[in-house]
Amino acid sequence: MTNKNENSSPFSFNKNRNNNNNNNNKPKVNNLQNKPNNNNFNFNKNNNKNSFSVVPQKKNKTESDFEIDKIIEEVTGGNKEKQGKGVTKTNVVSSLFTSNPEIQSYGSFENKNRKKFDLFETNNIDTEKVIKTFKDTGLDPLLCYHLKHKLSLEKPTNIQAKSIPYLLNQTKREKGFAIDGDVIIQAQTGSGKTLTFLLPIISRLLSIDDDRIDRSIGTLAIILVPTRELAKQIQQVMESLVRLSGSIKNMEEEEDDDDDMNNRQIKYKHWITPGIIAGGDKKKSEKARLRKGVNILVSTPGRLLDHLQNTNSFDVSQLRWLVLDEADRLLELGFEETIKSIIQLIQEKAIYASQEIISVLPKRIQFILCSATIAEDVKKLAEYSLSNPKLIKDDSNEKGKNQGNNNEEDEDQGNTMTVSVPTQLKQSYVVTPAKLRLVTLVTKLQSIIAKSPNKKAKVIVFMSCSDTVEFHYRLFGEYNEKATVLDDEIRAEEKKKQQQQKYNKGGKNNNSNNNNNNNIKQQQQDNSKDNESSKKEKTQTFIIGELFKNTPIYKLYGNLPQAERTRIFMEYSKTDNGILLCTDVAARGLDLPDVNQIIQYDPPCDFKDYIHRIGRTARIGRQGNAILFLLPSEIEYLDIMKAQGLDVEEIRVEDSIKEGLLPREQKDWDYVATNIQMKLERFILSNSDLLLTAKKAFSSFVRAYATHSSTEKHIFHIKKLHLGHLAKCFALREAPSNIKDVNKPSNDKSNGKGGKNMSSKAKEIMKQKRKLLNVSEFDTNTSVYSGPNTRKKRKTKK
Ligand SMILES: Nc1ncnc2c1ncn2[C@@H]1O[C@H](COP(=O)(O)OP(=O)(O)OP(=O)(O)O)[C@@H](O)[C@H]1O
Repeated sequence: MTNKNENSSPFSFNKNRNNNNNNNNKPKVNNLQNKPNNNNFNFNKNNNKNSFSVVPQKKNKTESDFEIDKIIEEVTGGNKEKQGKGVTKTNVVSSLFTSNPEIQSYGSFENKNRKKFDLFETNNIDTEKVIKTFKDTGLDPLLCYHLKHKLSLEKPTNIQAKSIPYLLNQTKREKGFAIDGDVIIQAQTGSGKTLTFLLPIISRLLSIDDDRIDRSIGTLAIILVPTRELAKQIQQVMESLVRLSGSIKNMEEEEDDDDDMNNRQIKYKHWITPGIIAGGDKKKSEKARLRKGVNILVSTPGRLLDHLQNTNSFDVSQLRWLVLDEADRLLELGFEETIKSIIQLIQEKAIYASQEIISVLPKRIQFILCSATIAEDVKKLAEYSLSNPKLIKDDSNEKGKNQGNNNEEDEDQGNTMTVSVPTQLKQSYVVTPAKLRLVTLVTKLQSIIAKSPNKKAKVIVFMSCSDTVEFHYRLFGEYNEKATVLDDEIRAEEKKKQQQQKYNKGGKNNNSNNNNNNNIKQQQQDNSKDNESSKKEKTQTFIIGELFKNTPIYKLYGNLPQAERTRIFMEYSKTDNGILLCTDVAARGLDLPDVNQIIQYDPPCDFKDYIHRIGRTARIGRQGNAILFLLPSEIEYLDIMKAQGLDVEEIRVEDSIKEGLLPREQKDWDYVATNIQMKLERFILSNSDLLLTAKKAFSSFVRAYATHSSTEKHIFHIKKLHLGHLAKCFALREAPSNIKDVNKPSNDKSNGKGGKNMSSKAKEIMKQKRKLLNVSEFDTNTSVYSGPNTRKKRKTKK
């Protein structure tokens, strides 16, 4: 039995195990009787990064997404012998340390020109006056008081100090030419971009001095965001900004020596009503809210377009601002058409009849586009009716890369992609062979928890698709040590019981070769029952398992039911302890307080998302860590990171795994790693439902791998995946045989012969749709593992 006093991971060796095997502190794996041959697991310190290749590839061969199935077939079927080395069809467990590709060290790299960047440093600001406080920006004094005394925000960040005066447009309004040009705001993640655009809007609404205006004036500002979580978050910020009553009272009572304030008769504009329509809610109640009047509205594109087209009482005739937060994401294919239709409709519906009444507002719809990664899209934005857009950037740490481009001209053109990463964010990477990935993740999480104060850690793990998130959530949450322990005593007892039962039924034991599975299968029923009862607890937002002891595990992906999604997001926002497993639905904009570690278990499909993912930590000047997992075949990705001027530290996989083990285990780290893997595999085998989830996850992972952007295709190519080794990431002993039987989007079927007749743009749209299916808001069915039914269908087709 397991020694319960063992003060370590559930995977620790039990040296006192009482059974007949003399060598029982070693994992009992058929072909692991001997110590793994470390020579196969080679860390080559020479820096010749171009020389390695895991699976020989024909370079430069490009194929459309429609050929993925063909490739999968080739990789799984045709080349089974070649690809499947190290994985057999029997229950023999292959070693984690044989047949791995050689890992060459790329080393750590840093950008020597990178300068320390102060978020609040305001001396180099391109404004007419020195800005040290919110008041200096020209914001309404009441709002400034509220920010300081109620929201504890002392001074503006660099990007706020730079943008707010421009967006208030005060000087020009005073001089009588209040033309509000469009604005593009680019600043690093966690630098306060939300307040950058919200504060001037609210301030200008507060300055309307006309009693005839009430909420029935309709929607004056729309903020478009790519996800519902981000919409919810912005709505909360808006609510906190317009809840001014307390501030008014205090401000009136305070004997302030500030003349401006004392002389000002404070009027609270009760009519300013923020609101949200972001799908997932009943349309009827959204319509009712719109009818009453929502003055500042935050919305996701699909739902906004729907209301613009179908809700007569949705009044945008006076609209003055359209903000695209995470603009580059919103302008990607997939959202693009919706955004174009929205712009067209609001421009059609705009009437500025009451212009004189609200003269303090922009004379026409002002577009404000925001993101940490937007510059490269600026040219494209011309298509979106932008008039003479002004690009405002923070003076980030990227001077090394773009030395000398800090002048107005370049800013206005803004055609270069510069990444802006918080200086205090510590980035690292680990190159791990596919077979060791799962163990590396588990030990990494364990070491993070162990090192955190009071063993409380807030970690986000990014994965490529919903099915892989679901699989890991269940594996980590449901893992049960008992299901993996096969002590001789228990085994003998259970065997006796089974034989008894079979003889009683007059049955025959056909599985005499499979000792382990007899025990495991017997536990399947119990586990399945447990699972059913756990599924019933639908209100549960997290799961706590044996694996990470007191650390709750959360999951977030697009096709979770909306109510569950919102609950999870809200709960995880509040907690100071938890592992969030998620897709890129959580990559953009979310301001989850105190996240101290980001793990990119699967690299993002687009480099921009690398920046946004790591940006969930180290926000507003705080410390944070981010680690990227790469396969040996993906090492070229580091060239891209290096070229962007990032500072990244190399962590060797051996060191990473050891960090998660007890000191006494570290000497035998390879055995411990194998033991961990073996137990996870046994656990999966003990639970038929989870086994199916693992297979689904495997298949979806392979399909998601094919959605990497074309510029990175040579690095992340499905042909480079060793599917036999990859199975280990899903605690499977071999690659599922039917992964090519996938549920395809219906359009795929119509072009089943490879979509030869499709234009390249149509192909790109399809690709983006697939990408969205895997990771986004609109993720309705990411399941690409068809399961037994489809398998049957395909057989009959033949
Ligand atoms: N002037 C300020 N002083 C202190 N904290 C601030 C200030 N402005 C904003 N913040 C806080 O900083 C955090 C990050 O802000 P926000 O979410 O707007 O960042 P962002 O730049 O939009 O990030 P991302 O690019 O990830 O969307 C929030 O918690 C916000 O309340």
